[in-house]
Amino acid sequence: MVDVSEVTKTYKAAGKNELILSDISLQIRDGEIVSILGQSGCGKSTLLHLIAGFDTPDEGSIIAAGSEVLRPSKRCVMLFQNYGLLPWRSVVNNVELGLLDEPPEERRSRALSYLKLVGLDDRSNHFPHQLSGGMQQRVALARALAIRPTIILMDEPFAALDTFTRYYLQNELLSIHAKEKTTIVLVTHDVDEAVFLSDRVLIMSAGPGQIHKEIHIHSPRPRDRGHADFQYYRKLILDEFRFTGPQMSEEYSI
Ligand SMILES: Nc1ncnc2c1ncn2[C@@H]1O[C@H](COP(=O)(O)OP(=O)(O)OP(=O)(O)O)[C@@H](O)[C@H]1O
Repeated sequence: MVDVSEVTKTYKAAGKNELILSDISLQIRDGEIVSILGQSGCGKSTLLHLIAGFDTPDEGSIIAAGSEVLRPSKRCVMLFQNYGLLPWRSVVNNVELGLLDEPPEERRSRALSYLKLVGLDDRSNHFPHQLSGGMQQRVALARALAIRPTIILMDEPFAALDTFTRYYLQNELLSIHAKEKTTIVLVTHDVDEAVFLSDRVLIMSAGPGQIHKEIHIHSPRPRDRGHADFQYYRKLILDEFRFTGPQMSEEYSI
């Protein structure tokens, strides 16, 4: 579903070229949930933006949903941490934003059905400021799903939310994924979130960004955060960042 092949990306800042991503290759299968973890500044968002078509690689190629990524496409949509809702449009009008090519009746009924899917059909006429942060992110999720993309890219989608709202939305995302089977690629700083959601976790190293390790999460769903399996994968990932284990004196920020 996603095939990133030998991708390199350099950015110019303060008159200097900086190699951000070097020789990144990865494949993501149809319906998979894959998380990308890595320390701050290692290039996770850059990689996601390239897959979304917001920018192009210097070298290498990216194929998503069957065609080469040269520009943004409705088959591959991005969900941001700050929801990206338009404050002057009602909830249902925000969800309809991605459906402007559809006839008005189809637009409205599809928007309402995805609002129902995220449990917000009773708030369709509210405005974003009348909703909690968790609800606003659910509206953003409904808007992304209503487009019926093949791939959803998520850049720290739940990072701005409190712990319990985050847990709630992670559960909700998995139940929606079980119905819709959309391929999900998620950038996160939250190791628990990565273990809870993912089929596979890709750990990036920095300077320049590269895929350092791939960890398959084999636990069946629903996953219990207190179960030994969960702790096993959590430790496996944290060990990669040296938060646990013998090299604790090294300071890492993820
Ligand atoms: N448009 C740009 N122009 C110049 N440099 C950029 C641009 N976008 C990103 N960078 C640089 O690329 C590097 C990687 O940034 P990126 O946002 O991809 O990292 P990240 O791993 O997502 O970080 P974080 O976890 O803090 O969000 C950083 O050094 C950043 O300053």
